Order: sequence, then C-alpha cells, then structure tokens
Amino acid sequence: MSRSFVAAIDQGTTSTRCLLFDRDGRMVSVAQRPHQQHYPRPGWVEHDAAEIWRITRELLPQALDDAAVDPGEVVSLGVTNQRETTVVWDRATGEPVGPAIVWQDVRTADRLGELTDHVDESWLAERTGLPLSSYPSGPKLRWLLDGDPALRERAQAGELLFGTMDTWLVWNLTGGLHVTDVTNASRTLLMDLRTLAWDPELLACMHVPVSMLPEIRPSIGVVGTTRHGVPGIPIGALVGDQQASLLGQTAFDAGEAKCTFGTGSFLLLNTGTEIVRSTSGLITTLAANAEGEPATYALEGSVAAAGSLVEWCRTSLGLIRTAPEIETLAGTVADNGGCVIVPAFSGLYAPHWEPDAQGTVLGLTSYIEKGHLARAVLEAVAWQTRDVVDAMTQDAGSAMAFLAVDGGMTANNLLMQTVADVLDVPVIRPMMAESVSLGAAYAAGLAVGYWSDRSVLRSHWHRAAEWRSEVTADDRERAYAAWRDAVALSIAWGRGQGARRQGPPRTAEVGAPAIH
Ligand SMILES: Nc1ncnc2c1ncn2[C@@H]1O[C@H](COP(=O)(O)OP(=O)(O)O)[C@@H](O)[C@H]1O
Ligand SMILES: O=P(O)(O)OC[C@H](O)CO
Repeated sequence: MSRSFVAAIDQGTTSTRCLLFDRDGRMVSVAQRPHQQHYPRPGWVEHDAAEIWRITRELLPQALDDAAVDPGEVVSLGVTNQRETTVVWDRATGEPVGPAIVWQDVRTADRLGELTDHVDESWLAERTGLPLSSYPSGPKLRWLLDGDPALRERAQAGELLFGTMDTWLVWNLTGGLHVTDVTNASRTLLMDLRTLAWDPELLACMHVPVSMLPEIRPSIGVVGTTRHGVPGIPIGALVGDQQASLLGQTAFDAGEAKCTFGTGSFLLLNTGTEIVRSTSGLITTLAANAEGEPATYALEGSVAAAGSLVEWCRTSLGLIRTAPEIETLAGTVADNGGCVIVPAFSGLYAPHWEPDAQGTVLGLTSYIEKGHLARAVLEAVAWQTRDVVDAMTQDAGSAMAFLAVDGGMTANNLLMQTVADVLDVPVIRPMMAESVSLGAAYAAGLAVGYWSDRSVLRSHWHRAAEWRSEVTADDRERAYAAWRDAVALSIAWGRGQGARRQGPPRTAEVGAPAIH
C-alpha cells in the first residue's frame, strides 16, 4: 500500500505548528514557529495576521520536507486555531486593515452594553451559549468598525471581510475562499446555537453587515483545496482548537471530557446532541460535527490565563529563561510560603465572568522568594481548574471520574501533581499530548475516509502518565479557602479601582432585543 498522511495546521495563541500524522495517529513531522505578541496598552493583546500567514505558508512545506513526504502523499489538511481572535481584511487586496484583536484582549470590557445595543444578557446567552464578556469576536468587530467611520463605510459597501484565524488562513491557503466552521462561529456571539446560522437579530445588535461574514460549514468536510503553501491538498476540516482537542482525546461521546493547558486552559465536556445550559458559569458551545451529521454540543469552562502567567514570569519579570524552568524553580521550595497569585490578566473568565477583576499577588513578606512565586503560579493554574471542575460537576449532576489533560503545560509534572491534589481525581495524560493537532488531523482524515469512522481512532489513545492526590482533605480545603478569598479580593480590588467599568446597568427583563 502506498504511503499517505494527513496534515494539521494548529494556529495557537503563541505559535503556529504544522504536523503530519500517519494512519496509526503517529506524528511523523512537526514544524513550529512563534509569532509576536503585542501589548500596546494595558489589557490589549494584538497579533499581526499577515505575520501569522507568512509563518504558516512556510511551515507547511517545511513539515513535508523534514519527513521527506511528497505533497501528493498528503490526503487531507485540517486547520485548527485559537478561537475568537478577530481579523478584518480588504476583500480585493487581502491586506488586514489593522492588527488582529486577540481573544484575551479586554478593550471592549467596559463598553459591552453599548457594543451590543444593551440587549438583554440572558437573551444573548440563550441564543448563543455565551456570556456577555470581552471574550467573543462580535463586540471586538463592532469596536473596530465603530472606531473608524471610513472602515464602517467600506464594510457596508462589502469591501471588507471578517474572520477568525481559521477563516483568515483558509482565505490565504485557497486564494479567496471565505468560510468558517460551526465551532468557530459559535464563539462570535453572532451565531444562533440551534440553527447554526448567522442570526439577523444578533447582527443588528452588533451592527455587523452580513456581507463581511464567512459561510458557516460543518467542521468535518472538504471545503476546498490549497493553492498556496503547498498547492493541491484538500482542506478536510476546520475546527476551533479546544473542540479539536476533544476529538484528539477521542472524547467522542456524551459525558466524555478533556482539559487543555496552553496559553489559557479549557475544560470541555461533550454533551452530545443536547444543548445543556449552564447554571454555574460555563459556556455552551458547538463540538465538531461532520457534514450530514446532527450538531453536537459541549459545556466549556474557559480560563483566560494559564501558560500566559508562565510567559509573563519569563518575559516581563525575567524570573525564568524558559517555560519548563518554572517547575525547577517551584521545586526549590516546599510550599507557597503563604503567597497566592490570581492571574486575572483578562478579568476572570469561567466560572466567574468578572471583567473587572485584576491580577493580584497576596501574602508577600520578606520570607517570600522566587520559588514561592513559581509555586503560586502553578497553584493558580490548578485552582482555576478546580473552579471550572466544580461548576461542571454542578451542571452535569455528577463528579468526574478522572481528568484527561493535554497541551504544552502538561509537560510540567509538578503542575499535573498539583492539579490532582486540588481536584482529588486522577489526572491522566495521553502519549500524544498535542491533542489539538491530532484532533484536527482526525477531523481532516475522517472527511476523506482516511479513517472509516471515529471508533477506529480510539485504539490510538494510550495513557502515558497518571497523577493522584497526595494531600489530605483538610490541607486541600484550607488552601481552597485561601484561593477563594484571593479571588474575591482580586474582584474587589478591580472594582474598587474602577479600572474597567462594566458599562450601563443590564436589564433584568428577558426578551428579544430592539432592532436598529
Ligand atoms: N514545562 C512547562 N511548564 C509550564 N508551562 C509551560 C511549560 N511548557 C510550556 N508551557 C506554557 O505552555 C504554553 C504553550 O502551550 P501551547 O499548548 O503551545 O499553547 P498555545 O496553543 O496556547 O500557544 C506557553 O504559555 C508556555 O509558557
Ligand atoms: O491558543 P490556545 O490553545 O490557548 O487556545 C485559545 C482558545 O481557543 C481561546 O478561546
């Protein structure tokens, strides 16, 4: 039988990867490159979409070259991406009109009411599954258009296009196809969760011309063929990175979950064809679906700052030179010495949804040294996971038996032990911790029949490591009480500062929005 492979492009918050996988789900090549992070003002985070495309178009041939694979041996390409990050470009020239506004960016936080025409928040949540926050793309897009009348005029004239990173990359890879998938569209605050279509009422609230929006497609299914990077490869899947890792972890069935620790951390529970509404601060989102299949959904606990806290220690504080050093540094002390960090760099996402919360470091004394800070960093990531696991348990009505983990941070054994300690459930890491890329490859392969169905993929999943709690219930609960106090203080501090006002009061009434 002749050789064949599937490719995945994983466009993440800090870097882009291109990987090749064989039929057994084995990674045969990986090419990766970081891109610049821009922080022009407090709370603002931007990317250069043109830089990301330049990197991507070079990585694809590099991944093939490295493994001596011919383009003709690649049967399908899956594109997966950081979600919500908002790009606007000129339809005629393909040039971005400005920097991409990254999902973590909080510039819209104090104008959310205004940016959604003061529509009722519970109506929005009912229709989209999302809380009104700085996180989704829709308000970011309106912020851009409202800030520049010339831009709005061009948008109204049909000259501009909007996309998340999947859309931007496919536009460039194909030379002009303007598409997205249901998982990415479900992060915009512009799509109706039930119909999987752009919603005219939501577009009216956010003053978004429909001509800017990509066509929404199922996640799994060929959308076109590459013309640039490496020409001639069918693009078999588009899928948001967190939904991709749900596939990569083979969490195909309702009740199966995973948590990915990257720039942020994201716990998703597959809820099957049922739309489950959270009463505990979680998002309802789309899981990846194939053409002709009914939509499937997930509950998501999104945490904005995880690896980004480690990056901050590295780049802004100079505490460490490489990310893995955070573990070595934390290992120089036995505990946090009384220091607690709440990394509310983008406010707090799930389950709190507190845009005003600001990052805090508590418990400083002359005793505190670098090692204590490093330990508090890892503990913050773990406690944020506990907060979303507790919310998930409440919504699902039953506790999780174990937590399947993946992502860049899971290389950190002390972090994984700490997560097991604070959750008191086993934490399990598979052999292939690049579940996002693997999931995109699975989706792309399924689209072209490279794998006959999902069930054959389960045999690729192998447990590599498992951690179990090593702390007493008393110690755990004492530390959790300190964390909860710290979260409350970070919220109170941010509110007190009035740093990011929440905008006009929200109405309590549930109902349809006023259309303008
Ligand atoms: N050994 C480690 N310990 C702690 N954090 C790590 C470690 N290795 C990587 N990271 C962090 O993980 C993140 C990168 O993970 P990745 O899954 O590639 O994220 P993304 O897809 O969001 O770019 C970075 O924020 C980095 O600081
Ligand atoms: O780049 P990641 O892996 O942290 O993922 C970002 C998320 O998609 C944001 O919603």
